Amino acid sequence: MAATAAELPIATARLVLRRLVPADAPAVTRLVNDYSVAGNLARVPFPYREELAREWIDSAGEQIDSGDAYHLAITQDGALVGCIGLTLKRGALPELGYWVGRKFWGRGLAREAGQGLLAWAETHLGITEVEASALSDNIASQAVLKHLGFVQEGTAMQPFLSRNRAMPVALFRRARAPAPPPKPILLVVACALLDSEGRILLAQRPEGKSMAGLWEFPGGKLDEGETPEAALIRELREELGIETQEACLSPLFFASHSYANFHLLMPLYICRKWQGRAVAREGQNLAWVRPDKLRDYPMPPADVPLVALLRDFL
Ligand SMILES: Nc1nc2c([nH]c(=O)n2[C@@H]2O[C@H](COP(=O)(O)OP(=O)(O)OP(=O)(O)O)[C@@H](O)[C@H]2O)c(=O)[nH]1
Repeated sequence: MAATAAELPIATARLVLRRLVPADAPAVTRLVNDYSVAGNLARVPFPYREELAREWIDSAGEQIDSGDAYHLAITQDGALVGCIGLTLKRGALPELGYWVGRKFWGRGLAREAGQGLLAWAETHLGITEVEASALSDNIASQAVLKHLGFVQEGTAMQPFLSRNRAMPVALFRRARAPAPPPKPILLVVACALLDSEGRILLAQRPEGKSMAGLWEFPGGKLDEGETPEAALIRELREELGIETQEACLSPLFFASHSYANFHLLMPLYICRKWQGRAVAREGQNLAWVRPDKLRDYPMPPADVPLVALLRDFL
């Protein structure tokens, strides 16, 4: 049995989509043996007999077990109101098909069932692209497909058993949801200044900035054309009034973290030698912190792995 069959039935706000059972044959026959339903379906003859319903229900069960197709009963309050299915095809996109009994039309049931089945297929089968077709004059079915995110891609002639002839159909396709736009990568350099007592300098982000109140390593963004080392020397001068040289900066760790609007890439240097006394030149609070106390200072999420590494390293 396909693993996914175990994930059935599918429940939506009003409906339960479940495996068809032999006892459904009379209800399926009653609802499909109606030209307003059968006439819209390519693969059922009209008139439609219960024997065909029984055969179809058997084969639907086998197909679920083999993972070839998922044809399910649409039920509301325990009663069968229609059927919906996804047929997996080699070398082609999976195909969505459905019908709803005439007396249940106009209630948005096909749409709700479609949403449930497509979401289920995405979660359990990894299916995101699906095709479907509807008779060119079946505006209601086309509206359902459009509501489900399908876009019409063309037209074709398709044989309809129920009509004993080929009919024009509109071909639809539901594409994968567009990938979110890539986030810009922001390169920020930061420094763990280590004093003679083994303490690290943290600076508190001032009010009015993003992540205000959190403690961070001194540093900042690179200016155009600047090397990371030159940027760090400049930032330490601007923020803390200290002077250091490239030879005193050693690359240590780096942070790579996705914030909502950008992806931060932040090399962290260590510096043990500088001239001058660090003072807050931009109104920020400063704290010299022993590595085992770093956890007491809330830091931006990007810094959390760095703190663990620093505690182990120092
Ligand atoms: N300097 C520093 N920045 C950090 C750390 N962790 C971290 O997520 N960041 C993020 O990296 C960016 C640093 O840029 P920045 O310091 O040049 O700029 P800012 O946000 O203070 O604003 P600004 O451009 O107005 O000066 C900020 O988005 C900041 O939140 C850290 O430990 N040190």
